[in-house]
Amino acid sequence: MKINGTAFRTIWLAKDGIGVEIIDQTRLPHEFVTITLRSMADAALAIKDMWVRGAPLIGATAAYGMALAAREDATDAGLKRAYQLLHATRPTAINLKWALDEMLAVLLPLPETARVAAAYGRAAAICDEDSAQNAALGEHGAALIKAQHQAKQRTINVLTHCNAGWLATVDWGTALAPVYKAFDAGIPLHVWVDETRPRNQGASLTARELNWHGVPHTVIADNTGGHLMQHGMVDLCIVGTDRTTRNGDVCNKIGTYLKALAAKDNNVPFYVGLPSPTIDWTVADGVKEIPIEERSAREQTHIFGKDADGKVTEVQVTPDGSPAVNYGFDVTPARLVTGLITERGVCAASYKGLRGLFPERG
Ligand SMILES: CSC[C@H]1O[C@H](OP(=O)(O)O)[C@H](O)[C@@H]1O
Repeated sequence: MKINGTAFRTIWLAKDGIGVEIIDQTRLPHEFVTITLRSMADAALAIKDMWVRGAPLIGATAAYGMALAAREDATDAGLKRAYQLLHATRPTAINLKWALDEMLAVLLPLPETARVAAAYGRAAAICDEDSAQNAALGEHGAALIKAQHQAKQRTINVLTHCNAGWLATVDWGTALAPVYKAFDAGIPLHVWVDETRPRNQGASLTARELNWHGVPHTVIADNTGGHLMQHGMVDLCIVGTDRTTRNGDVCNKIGTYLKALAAKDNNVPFYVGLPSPTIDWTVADGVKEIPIEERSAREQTHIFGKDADGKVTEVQVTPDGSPAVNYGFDVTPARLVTGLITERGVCAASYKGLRGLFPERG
């Protein structure tokens, strides 16, 4: 995507062909800072501390983490150790394991002398594949927005949760790819942006993206969506996912399930955008089987913002001594999902639906 006319991806090879450049997303929306990852440990820290986040981008960063690891120790044992360390960074997004499995599948059969070049090659391909998949799902999702516009002949209001835009992927995004494609095609639309407590990725990342692209949007408190749906102010919801099961259960940022319940109660279509590496074919029941990351309570009790002098500071929003808990994700059962928007088209949130688009899987 473009930032003020300059094309950007969220991750790219440094000029020396060794380091890996990323945007430090913990500094957005007020500061644009890039970091060069120079070791496997750098890549692991970038994922764990959420300098990069979003399921596909986590996978892409882990892939390059394996390339950096191969430079450090290209033996089987070295690569397997790197796999374990990178895999341990965050538990929920399946793209992490998918990418690491992809890298080992390419590297282990090769002689050690060939592994570094092959690792950088596969990591770059994973990035290109993600961008292409998201662009394709964007077209399929844009058709849904266009159909709403043809039927209603007015601005279409889309509600989204957290950040599932290009900052969550290598490029284009998942939930926001249809928004960008429809907007660029001239469809009048507006986006309700859930701020998405506690890390506020909606307020700080989705709003930042839409601002850069010129897409009309309004930032709302997470608890506002149901009211908007009751009053006919939401035409469809499109969210992302960190892991979707073979039966169509959708794991996504905490609060997604509540949005889906409100959508069901108000007959608002609820779609999920995902490239196929986000499908976990090994899991049937998302509520029972998907590990939900629990992050630091400090993310709940403190918040970052820009003060009157433009200085970014952290402030405490709870009393000293008040405990807090910070579950990162929840699972929306397939019965609440209208459809899954993938690079191969839109399908029902079901095993039959997914197998129809991906007959070679499952
Ligand atoms: C396209 S994946 C987007 C997905 O990832 C986010 O989680 P996090 O920022 O913690 O990595 C959120 O669940 C988004 O919907």
